[in-house]
Amino acid sequence: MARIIDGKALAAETTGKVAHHARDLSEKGIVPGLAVVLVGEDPASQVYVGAKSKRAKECGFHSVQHDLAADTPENELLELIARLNADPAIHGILVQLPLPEQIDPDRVIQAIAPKKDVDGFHYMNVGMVATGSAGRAFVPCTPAGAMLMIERELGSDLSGKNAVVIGRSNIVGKPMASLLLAANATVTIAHSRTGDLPTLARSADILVAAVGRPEMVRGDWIKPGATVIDVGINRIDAPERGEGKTRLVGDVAYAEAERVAGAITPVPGGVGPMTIAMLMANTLASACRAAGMPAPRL
Ligand SMILES: Nc1nc2c(c(=O)[nH]1)N[C@@H](CN(C=O)c1ccc(C(=O)N[C@@H](CCC(=O)O)C(=O)O)cc1)CN2
Repeated sequence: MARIIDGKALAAETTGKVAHHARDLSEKGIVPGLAVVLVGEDPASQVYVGAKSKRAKECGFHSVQHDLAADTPENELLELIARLNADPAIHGILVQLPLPEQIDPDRVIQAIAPKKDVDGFHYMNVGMVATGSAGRAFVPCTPAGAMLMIERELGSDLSGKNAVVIGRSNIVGKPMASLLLAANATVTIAHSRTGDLPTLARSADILVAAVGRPEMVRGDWIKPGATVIDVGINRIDAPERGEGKTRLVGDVAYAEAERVAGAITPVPGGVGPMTIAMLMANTLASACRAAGMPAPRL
């Protein structure tokens, strides 16, 4: 049976280290500040934003949350971002996605000052990660968390390892591939138009699934002993739990995969919790950089 890579435990450890460094910083008069912005009432987004604000307070950060109505015009959101860009008490700005349809997410993301873009979605940060300068950039939180899990499992030099990333999103698939490449893995990005995905997946020593399709990756797609990182969070019907009940599953058929893989992340409790932990790490790094200090290695 595969080792389970416990995202909850690693997230708690990482957040603990962030809180420790934040205490040291506050003794120097620097308090990391995080502003999270939610537009609308999407229930999942409300939960994630609430968790981010709460975790920031637990880390000892200055934490502010802006809840805007679902019909907020784009220019109002852009004005808020301009105010947060200019606020010296704020080191990190995050606008929760998805946004309502009257707002262009790209225009909003590009309006955030790159040095406060703790989500790592601004072109400047995307470019630095893509060119192998992740140390100076903000790495998007989900791939950063997945990478920390891989590092813990396999070490930081992935020379000789084949990595297959299934999914080519800007937020997960592409940055994940850049990070694996920077760690010397041989990387292939697969997607919906890839031919014979099971055979390609079976070549992977490291298999990252980020497609958003429940349990698409089956046990016989996995190379024995591979490290499997499941980024998918899919809510599916669970009639066995009662009428109208649902449950969360990843992009990997976990019960099949854990019999073949060497190590695997569960869903829930895998990559998901790491997303918020890495947001705290990015906010701490931003406060350190603003004070002319190097970001601590966590
Ligand atoms: N501005 C951003 N928007 C979104 C991001 C992001 O990184 N920045 N990512 C996702 C949502 N997300 C954080 O925002 C997120 C998703 C899931 C989890 C998590 O811990 N999931 C749990 C299960 C939670 C549940 O029961 O539903 C798990 O996997 O164990 C944390 C954060 C989209 N938007």
